[in-house]
Amino acid sequence: MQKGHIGVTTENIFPIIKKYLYSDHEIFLRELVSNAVDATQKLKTLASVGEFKGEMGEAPVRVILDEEKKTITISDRGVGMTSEEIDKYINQVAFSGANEFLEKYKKDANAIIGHFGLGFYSSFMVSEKVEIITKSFRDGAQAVKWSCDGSPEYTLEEVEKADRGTDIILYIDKDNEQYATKAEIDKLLKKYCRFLPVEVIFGKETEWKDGKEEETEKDNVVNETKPLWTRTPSELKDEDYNQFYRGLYPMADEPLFNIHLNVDYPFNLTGVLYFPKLKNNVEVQKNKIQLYCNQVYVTDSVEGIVPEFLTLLHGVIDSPDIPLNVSRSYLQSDGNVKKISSHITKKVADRLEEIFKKDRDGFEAKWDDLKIFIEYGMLTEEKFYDRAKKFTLLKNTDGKFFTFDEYANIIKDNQTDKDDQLVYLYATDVEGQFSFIEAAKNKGYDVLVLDGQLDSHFVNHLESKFEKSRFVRVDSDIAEKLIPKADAAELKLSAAQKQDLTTIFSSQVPNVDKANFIVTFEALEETDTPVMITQQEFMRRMKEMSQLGGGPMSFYGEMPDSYNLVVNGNHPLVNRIIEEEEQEVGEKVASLRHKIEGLEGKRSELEKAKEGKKDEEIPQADKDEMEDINKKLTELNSKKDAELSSFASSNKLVSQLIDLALLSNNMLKGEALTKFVKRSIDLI
Ligand SMILES: Nc1ncnc2c1ncn2[C@@H]1O[C@H](COP(=O)(O)OP(=O)(O)OP(=O)(O)O)[C@@H](O)[C@H]1O
Repeated sequence: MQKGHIGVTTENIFPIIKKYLYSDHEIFLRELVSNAVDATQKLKTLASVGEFKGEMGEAPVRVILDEEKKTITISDRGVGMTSEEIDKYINQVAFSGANEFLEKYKKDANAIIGHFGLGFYSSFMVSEKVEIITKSFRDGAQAVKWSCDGSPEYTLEEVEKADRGTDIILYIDKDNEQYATKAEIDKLLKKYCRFLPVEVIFGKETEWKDGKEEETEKDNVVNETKPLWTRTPSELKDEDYNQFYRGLYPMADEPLFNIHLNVDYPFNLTGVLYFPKLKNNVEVQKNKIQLYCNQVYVTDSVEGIVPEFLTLLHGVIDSPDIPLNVSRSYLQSDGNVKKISSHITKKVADRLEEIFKKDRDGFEAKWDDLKIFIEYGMLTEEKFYDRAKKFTLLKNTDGKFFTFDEYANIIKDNQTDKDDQLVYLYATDVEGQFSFIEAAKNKGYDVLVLDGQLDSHFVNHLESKFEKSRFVRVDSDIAEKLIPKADAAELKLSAAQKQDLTTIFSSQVPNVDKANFIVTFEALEETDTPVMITQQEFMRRMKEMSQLGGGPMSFYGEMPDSYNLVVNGNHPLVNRIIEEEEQEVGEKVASLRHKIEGLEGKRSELEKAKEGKKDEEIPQADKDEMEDINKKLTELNSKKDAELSSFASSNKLVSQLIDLALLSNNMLKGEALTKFVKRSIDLI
């Protein structure tokens, strides 16, 4: 028997392995099973080139658990090793990896918490002793047994072994006994070995018999050796893709689309990505993309490898070229990884374009679900925007879909304003903004539906991309002014009438959601709505974005909503209110106004006299008079306001017009709604 000292320069690697790879203990099984798979595949390759002439036979990898002895054996019928090879690959070479590991560890402790490929030696994370019993495939090879108890000493001796291949026997230590259970091994094999290219067998299949689960004679194969992404797309049907998806994410709905990736230049990458059907909230995104390296599961945190927006997708990416055994920060700065990321972006865009061209109806049917991915992509990836602008759709309130170009063409004649800007009208709530949509349509305008989670950001983004264009929400102004075409017609109200109507209306607006209402006047047609409510586009958008994103915009989120109560000064009903006002309180108001105007005249004379003078130069008498006038003015004004508002509160027309405006804006709620109902009943 040969005894030796493993070639480690540092006293003892094992305590370090145990301590620092703590969080990743479970990867030992992945490492050993994939070594066994590699050894088997190597032999298959040798057989195919004629270097191995013996029988290949069945060569599955077996994982065998002895729960009593607390051992796990990983057994293969691959190339095996001679004692020289053990020396070279296990005693020496493996530790060049370990040395590298130590180097890294000295520099950056984080670099090792992650997946650092310790390969075979990761077995010591969970074992007090490890044995290798192996026999090379070469004719006449002598089987050997290597044994090591976690100290740098090992033994190597000749043994009898009937078959070629390698058995790795782990004597699981006390702290890690949970790994020596069937359930745990089942779990780990399912997680890491599910798609390995060589059959992996663990125990026997079971079946239900007489209400009990019983073992059958049949080997339990834990993996699918030819997973879908390794197969040729042309031989696969939609159902195959869907079935594979269900296997990966049993709880998810059917996906919308899949994208089969197959790249061999400038790097190797295969995989299948799915656009999932999202349930309302993007946050609830539990199913992640899984990353594989030659069919060995590595991780499901793919940030930095796939473009950010694609982390919303599901599926599998497999690449031997992604340096997996390094830390995340390294990955993110790696040039190869960046290339992969931009390549995936391109592929995804190409595939979407292809589907769009081939089956536009199908694409449109899925648009509502798909749109969030595409918008997110366009918002976050310039390159994706450039590709996606060809097939991104805009939907109008009639449920019709248009590409950007198609839509611009359709609206350009009727929706270009006097400054030659193209105005895109949109609604965020088709029901709630119904009356505005109707009003816009009556003017021959088209209205888009932009009611998605990201749409307020998206609208801003499009505005910055589209030339000479702006987006205007359909309720941000009266239809006549949504797209200003020529200078507005004149208003037939006098200044005094406007003043009185302002008081009349603002005194009657109920308190809705603490909103501010500012009364404004428009000269519209007699047939247009007498009173309506609009909200300024800019303010509203800022508020919406602050709710979504926070940041510098959050200031807007704090502000109360501010609306315009737009009074159509040319409407007969509005004129009727003026007539009734003049009849009922006209004299009183006129005489108050007369007094007010007189005092205001006086005040402005005094102010003129004050001009250019310092405070001490102004005679005290003037100051006193000014104070007196101001006091009187306040009194008279509030008298006038009181007259007008008492008129307004007894005038049914005023409250009805306000109610109707609130109602068509979906703003009648709570107490205001109850009052409205009562008043309507009174009318009947
Ligand atoms: N089951 C096995 N059969 C034959 N040779 C093996 C087996 N397991 C390990 N080896 C040999 O030992 C070497 C070292 O294995 P180890 O797992 O430490 O590193 P690796 O597989 O080369 O790289 P990685 O760090 O990616 O796992 C392998 O390259 C292989 O030559």
